[in-house]
Amino acid sequence: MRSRFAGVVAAVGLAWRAAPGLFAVYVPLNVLGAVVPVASAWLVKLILDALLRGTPLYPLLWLVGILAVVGVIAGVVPQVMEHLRVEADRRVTLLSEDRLYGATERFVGLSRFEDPHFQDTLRVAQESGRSAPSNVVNGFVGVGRALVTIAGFVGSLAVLDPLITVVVLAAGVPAVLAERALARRRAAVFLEMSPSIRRELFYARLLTDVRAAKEVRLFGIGGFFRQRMLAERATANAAERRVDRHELRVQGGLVLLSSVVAGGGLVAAIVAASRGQLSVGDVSMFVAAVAGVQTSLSMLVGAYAMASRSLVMFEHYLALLRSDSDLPVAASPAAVPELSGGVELRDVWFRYSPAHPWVLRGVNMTIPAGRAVAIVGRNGAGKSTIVKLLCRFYDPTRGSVLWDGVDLRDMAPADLRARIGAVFQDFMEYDLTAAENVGVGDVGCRDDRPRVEEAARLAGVHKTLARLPAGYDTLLSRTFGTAGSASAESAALAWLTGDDESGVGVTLSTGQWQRLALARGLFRGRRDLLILDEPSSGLDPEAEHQVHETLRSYAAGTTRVLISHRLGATRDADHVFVIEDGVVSEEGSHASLVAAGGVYARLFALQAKGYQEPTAVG
Ligand SMILES: Nc1ncnc2c1ncn2[C@@H]1O[C@H](COP(=O)(O)OP(=O)(O)OP(=O)(O)O)[C@@H](O)[C@H]1O
Repeated sequence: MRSRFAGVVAAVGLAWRAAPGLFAVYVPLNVLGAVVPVASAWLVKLILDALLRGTPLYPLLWLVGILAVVGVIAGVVPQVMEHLRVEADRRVTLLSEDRLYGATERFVGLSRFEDPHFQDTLRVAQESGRSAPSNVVNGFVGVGRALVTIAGFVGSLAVLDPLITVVVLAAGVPAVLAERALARRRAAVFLEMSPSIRRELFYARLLTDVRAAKEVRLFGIGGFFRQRMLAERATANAAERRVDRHELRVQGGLVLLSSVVAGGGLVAAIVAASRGQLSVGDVSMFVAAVAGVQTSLSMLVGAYAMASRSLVMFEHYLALLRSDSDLPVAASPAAVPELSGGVELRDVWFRYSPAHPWVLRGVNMTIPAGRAVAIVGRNGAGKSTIVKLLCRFYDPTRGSVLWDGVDLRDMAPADLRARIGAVFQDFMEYDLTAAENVGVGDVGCRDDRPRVEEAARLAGVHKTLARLPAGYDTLLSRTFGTAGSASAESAALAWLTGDDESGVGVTLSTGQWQRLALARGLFRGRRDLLILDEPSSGLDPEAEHQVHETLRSYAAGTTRVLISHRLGATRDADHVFVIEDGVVSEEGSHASLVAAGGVYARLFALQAKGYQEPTAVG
């Protein structure tokens, strides 16, 4: 109950902060809108009674004039309110989305994003963040408005017949309770269906994703994915259908109840009028009051249902906003000094969660400042996991990672990351211009074109980018049209008629994208620690050679960690670590490891042999 109240306060606070002026007008207008029906019912009663009493025309015309003004207000107020509501909704959505996505940035690690439960909460929060705060506020304003109207009519009815007043009011109680239960049930089903809907979206995206298109067509698995997508939709539909049917039964019963009460009230009023206990004006007031209370009760129930349904959703939004960071952040973090000693993994044990197997089982590794270190090992040995621990995307389950002797957990993650440059194995291909794709490596300097071009040159991709249709300003995307292309409408028309040439997205080859990712890493400038996780896996041999030459001269003196399966690239490292079975199984210089004749020597010999073996022709 307390959390519900806190939810209402939070929604009102958010709405007020987003659009204070609008709400300052919107709420009083609702009160005005609420009293208008009561005022017109009274005016009609007074006019009818005055007519039957034979009141002179002049005072009667006054009443009619006031009734006309009330009628105009009744017509205009809802229009203005609707306009204000829509505008307020826009502003509230803007602020609530800003807060939501601001909150997701506060999760400094990666684990939350890999947690399916978190993904479900996120999806509900994304949906509710758009509309829930406005719906909660509008719902409760609607409830308040209905209550004001009901109070006005109940007061009027009570003057005429207290018993009928009690019956009409009592008939509203089950409706309120039933709608409350329905709202909860609908919200629960929505949450229960969340995983299904997420999977449905996943399959739907696969069917249209350009990256999946090749395999989907070659393997002929479109039908397979479509069936799965439809099965997920059918599951969600079945659950929603059950709720719809239940709602239909409950609401049907409520309508029946309110009709019986309204009919009963009318009969009672006519009987009383025939006995001379009520005037004609009283009967008209009676009819208007019964109808007004019924309408307001159903408005109240509807508004309450909307508010409480949105409140349940909004609580997920609030839970996400208020959830702690996924990694503990030191209250008074230590400064991150320029790396002078080195980075050390000390007896590091790591698994992704208690349900996952151990990946690292006591890794000890020192990366001395200013030296180049290579990490090699089989697929799945844990090399990229070490990179993620160095960037503090996760904390070691046991042991520690030390930066010049200071535990990474004692530092602010943003300060640490500001000292790190990286090219990840699963680098991003941003739907941005070529220049921006490089520039986001150091986002504050993204407009420094000479530096952008210099980084691209170092990564060997300058010529490719310069030759694009709009050079560095070319949008690299298949999702959005090219920069400066026609409007969406005319582009769609051109596509339909087959005349579409402008909307063809420009994109790069895998190796070119990889060079672009490298340029992004280099654009970051000389950071204290440069991490290169398979930076050249997609490059042709010549390009790979060039990249490693460039890195050797460009990054000389920078602390470097290189991960590569190509042992030709790692032979220049000052120190090589071999990871096997979760520990460092061998370490030393390339030459000493080859001489030792262990795993590294065997892998190196295998690769070298592969290059030397004569190719059988014919
Ligand atoms: N986010 C994750 N959640 C759970 N397990 C993971 C996650 N990322 C990696 N793993 C597991 O951790 C192990 C080590 O993965 P990692 O990516 O570090 O290996 P790697 O040595 O870099 O492999 P490769 O040479 O193939 O790139 C693998 O068994 C992998 O399945």
